[in-house]
This record gives sequence, structure tokens and C-alpha cells, in this order.
Amino acid sequence: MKTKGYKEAQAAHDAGLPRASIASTLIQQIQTRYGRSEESEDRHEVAMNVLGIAYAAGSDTTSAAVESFLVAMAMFPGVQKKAQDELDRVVGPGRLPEYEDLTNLPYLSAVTLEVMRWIPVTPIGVPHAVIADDNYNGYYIPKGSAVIANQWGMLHNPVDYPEPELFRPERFLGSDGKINRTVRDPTTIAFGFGRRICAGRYFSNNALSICIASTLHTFNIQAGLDSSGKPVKLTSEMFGGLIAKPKEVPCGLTPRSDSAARLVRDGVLPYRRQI
Ligand code: HEM
Repeated sequence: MKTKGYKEAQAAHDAGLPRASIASTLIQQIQTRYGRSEESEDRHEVAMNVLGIAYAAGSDTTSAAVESFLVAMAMFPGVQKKAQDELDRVVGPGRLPEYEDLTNLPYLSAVTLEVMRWIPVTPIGVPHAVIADDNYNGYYIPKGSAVIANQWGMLHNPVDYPEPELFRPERFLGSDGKINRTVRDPTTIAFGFGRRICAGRYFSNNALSICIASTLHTFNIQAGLDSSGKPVKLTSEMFGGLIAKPKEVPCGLTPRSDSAARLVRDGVLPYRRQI
């Protein structure tokens, strides 16, 4: 997991055929700055380790969030339509959304927040150890105890999120249509806590937001049909332990229009050529 991707990126770079990736960018920067020196070997080792950790911690988690997003869109078509209407208004049919668009897409931002809340990717978080005796709400917690944060419970607390089982992005919007900062931000819970808080949380938020925006801009999302031609029944049920994934993921994605299909083809083509 750690070496394969990085070595491939290095080989592609050495052959003069670099593929667009974070590894490629780092390899290019290290070679420009350090040439083929001993320092360069150390820098490559560090880059390979960092990217290996990012891949291990970031791929299953982010793809679980994308799967939950697809379930939510198929189960709550009204939300899907509202987000698509906003994208049509702000981005228009001629191009894919860009990172710069995100600040002008409050409903889409609310959808992303609701994805992180509705089916938390790590429902019981990652255990932490208490480094000193502590008291919390009358409970004595001795040094060395393992503490497990009930992220699911916090993100489904009806005091902060009324009717928590519903996928309702509007809960994050104020009467002015902008994100209401007084509503508890689920990303302050879903990525863990303290000094071991998720190191990839900003990267992940950006990647998830642009993925959600691009998918909604170009596809209609439905449950799809099973092998006997009946619509697949979707629920918010999950399987898994540390990382929760929906049991059933929608397979009914259709391009919203011919121009949307063209945008997807044109967007993917340069990367296909590199494979
Ligand atoms: C939806 C996506 C993600 C979720 C829900 C998530 C969640 C978490 C959680 C709950 C932790 C443990 C925090 C704690 O101990 O309290 C964690 C740790 C970590 N995450 Fe993420 N993560 C996601 C994506 C990513 C991505 C994309 C990366 C890298 C690019 C990443 C890198 C890391 C690393 C390196 C740690 C360990 C931090 C440490 O122990 O100091 N994560 N993540």
C-alpha cells in the first residue's frame, strides 16, 4: 500500500509521462529542489510515507461518505432536485463545478454537512486513552482508561439536530439561505477530537464537496433495479465496524442531459489517456 503507487508515479515521471496526482507533484518538486542527492532520497521516503498514510486513512473513509451521499440522494429526491437547481443557476450547463464555485453554493454545502452527519463514517470514532485521572459529569475516569466517543449519538442528538433520521440539509441554512453558523457543525464531531483529530479533514471536505457537486451537476441518481428488474429498496442501514458503509448503494445513475454526458466524457478523457 505504501510503496506501489509512489514507485509507479516515480517510474512514470522518469519516463516523461507523469500522471496528474499529488505524488507526481511532490516527485517533481523534490527533483527540482534536491536533484539526485542523498537529501532527495530522504525526501522521497518522507513523501512516500505521508502519501501511504493518507491513502490508508483517506480512501475507505471518503468512499464510504460518497456511498452515503448516493443513498441520500436516491432516498430524498427533493433534496437532489434543489441541489441541482442551485448548480444550474450558479454553474450553468456548459462546465463542471470548480472549487471556487463552492462558496456560492450554500445548499450544496449544507448537503455535504448533512452527508457527514446522517451516516457518520466512523460512528464510534477512534478510542483515546486518558493520560491523567479525570472527572466528567460525576464519573471518575482513571488514568489509562480507553474512552470511546459516541459520534453517532452526538450527530443524531435531536437537541442539536431535530428529527435526526431525516436527511434534511435545510437544518444548516439560515433564513437568508446561507449556512447558519449557530447550528452545530458536524465536521467538528465526524473527524474526531483533540490532538489526534483527522489530519485529512480539510482535504477530505474539499474532495467530498467537489465530488458531490460534480456528480449532482451531471447525473440523476436513483436506486436502480435489482436482477429481477425491481427497484432496489434503499435504507440508511449500514454494515462494518470502525468504518460504516451503507448496505445497499444506488446503481441507477443517468446523465442529466447530452451536454452533461459530454462534460463527464471530456472531464475523464485526459486521465483515461494517462492510464
Ligand atoms: C470522510 C472522510 C474521513 C473521515 C470521516 C475521517 C475520520 C477520522 C477520524 C475519526 C480519525 C481519528 C481521530 C481521533 O483520534 O479522534 C481520523 C484520523 C486520521 N485521518 Fe481521517 N477521516 C477522513 C478522511 C481522511 C483523509 C482524506 C485523510 C488523508 C488525506 C485522513 C487522514 C487521517 C490521518 C493521518 C489520521 C490520524 C491522525 C493522528 O492520529 O494524528 N483522513 N480520521
